Amino acid sequence: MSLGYFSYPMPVNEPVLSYAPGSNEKNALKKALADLKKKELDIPMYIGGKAIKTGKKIAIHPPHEIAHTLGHFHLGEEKHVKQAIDAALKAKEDWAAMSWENRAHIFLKAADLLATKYRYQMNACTMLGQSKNAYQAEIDSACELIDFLRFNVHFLSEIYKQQPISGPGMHNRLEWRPLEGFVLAVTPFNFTAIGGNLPTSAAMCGNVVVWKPANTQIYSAQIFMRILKEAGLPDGVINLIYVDGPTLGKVCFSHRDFAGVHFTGSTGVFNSMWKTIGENIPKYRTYPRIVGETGGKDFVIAHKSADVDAVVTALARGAFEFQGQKCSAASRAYLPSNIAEQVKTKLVAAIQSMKMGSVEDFSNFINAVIDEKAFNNIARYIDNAKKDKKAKILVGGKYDKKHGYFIEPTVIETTDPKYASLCEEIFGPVLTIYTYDADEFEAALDLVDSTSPYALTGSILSQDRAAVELATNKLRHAAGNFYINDKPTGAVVGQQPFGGARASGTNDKAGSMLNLYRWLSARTIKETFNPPVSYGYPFMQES
Ligand SMILES: NC(=O)c1ccc[n+]([C@@H]2O[C@H](COP(=O)([O-])OP(=O)(O)OC[C@H]3O[C@@H](n4cnc5c(N)ncnc54)[C@H](O)[C@@H]3O)[C@@H](O)[C@H]2O)c1
Ligand SMILES: N[C@@H](CCC=O)C(=O)O
Repeated sequence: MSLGYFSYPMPVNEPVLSYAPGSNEKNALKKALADLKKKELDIPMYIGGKAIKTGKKIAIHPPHEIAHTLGHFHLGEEKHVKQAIDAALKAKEDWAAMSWENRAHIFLKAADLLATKYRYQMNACTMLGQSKNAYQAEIDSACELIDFLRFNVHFLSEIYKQQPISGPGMHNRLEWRPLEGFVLAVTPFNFTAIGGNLPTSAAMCGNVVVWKPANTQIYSAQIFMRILKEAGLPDGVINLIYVDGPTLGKVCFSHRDFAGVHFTGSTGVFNSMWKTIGENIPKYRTYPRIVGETGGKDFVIAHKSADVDAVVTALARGAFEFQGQKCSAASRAYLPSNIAEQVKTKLVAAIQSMKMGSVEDFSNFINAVIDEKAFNNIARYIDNAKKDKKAKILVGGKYDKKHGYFIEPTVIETTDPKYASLCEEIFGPVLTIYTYDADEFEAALDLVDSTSPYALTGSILSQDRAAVELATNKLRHAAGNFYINDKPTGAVVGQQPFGGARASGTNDKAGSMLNLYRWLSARTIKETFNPPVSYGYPFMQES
């Protein structure tokens, strides 16, 4: 029961801590890293609030130090997917009936726990488990996840306020119901914040959720689950399971109560999910919501008027932060012939100054890529470029997996505007450069628009306003997040709602009101105060 309209104003973004030398936060984070390194965690699944251990233990190693074991997670099987769905459906009625303010406060409390008590432990888990440096972990597993929780509470409050008008003698209202059934959240390795946001955004709306993270993100996912429990999330509202993708899909996508999937990951996996769901439509109680944010082949195009240092920085940070493993990472650059040589020279120098190694040494800008499969895939693109006459390696190109999955930040230059590494998502520290005739800017924009099937992020760097306008118009559908004089990464919740279209997903803009609508199913209720008591129209009283 709610006895008032309670207010959840727009929050401010969580401040990003600097981890400067000698700072309290740096000391606290170093301690959290050391503490985690001293123990091996035994990580259960969480089904109906219970910790489930199957005994099938899978080891977790830091990608940058594969000889070290951080702990083990307990692998589940088909019966655990069924148990998770049953636990979710059992929790559904009470959760959906809970007043909004009580639901909201669980997520606001989780945000506060994350911002204070668990901040360093969470960042340390992300650093060790996903090989993210301190700054990248801070903007992901602390700030972005805290922002997702706080801003979504505000956005949902604004949605609940949206109501229709009422004519005389009646009242109309919209009830923002949760979906009928359970929501499946399937999350990627690269952002702890995305892992936390996909299940909680749906749950906040009154839904119950089965959450399956990538195996390579379980080390940080488990701590978020423990935070939610400590914040008071009732048992069964979010059920965290570790199973392989096909097993998950087999059970969830053939279940009558499957109400929607909240996915972030590769385009291929999303396409296969969509196909299976389509084939199973007659089995479901209701049409499921299918929300997926998928791959990218994100561009930077510089105009001949661009500031050289701004282009170099946009590329160095945009392409290589977190080893290029952001769906938003710059992976193709189009340089005008008048400044191309200057940009390349400065970019090579910047990259040569980047240190690579363990996350425990805070001076390392580059750490390891996530696992051996990713390492081998990225190395294949580099090897092909080494062999190919149409390409050459400008800088980097070496890789080594003896101690960890290390790949040097690499720039490929090609003379072929349709070269494979300009078209395909690599998801690693590889940037491909193509130089265009500085006087053919409009043709270069057409090339950017037509080279890859993706449309996630992109940047234009220019000091010429007409060129900015032309690029903004011609590239309207080439990116869901378009940046002017900036790198194409680093969207902030509440500031740059995030997502792309074409092969990059359904563009439901994580961290915005648009996303939350997908987890709600409105019911319109009209109440008439003085109902008519005869069926005739006034004109029928005379012939
Ligand atoms: N657009 C965005 O907002 C965004 C954000 C982050 C990552 N990404 C994309 O994610 C990808 C990298 O992440 P990843 O390597 O974890 O992606 P992935 O597609 O390999 O895995 C994503 C999730 O899907 C699961 N999965 C894999 N196969 C499955 C199957 N057959 N059925 C059901 N689930 C299955 C994985 O276990 C994981 O939990 C890149 O393509 C990147 O561009 C996109
Ligand atoms: N929101 C992040 C990207 C998330 C995808 O991996 C950014 O804007 O860089």
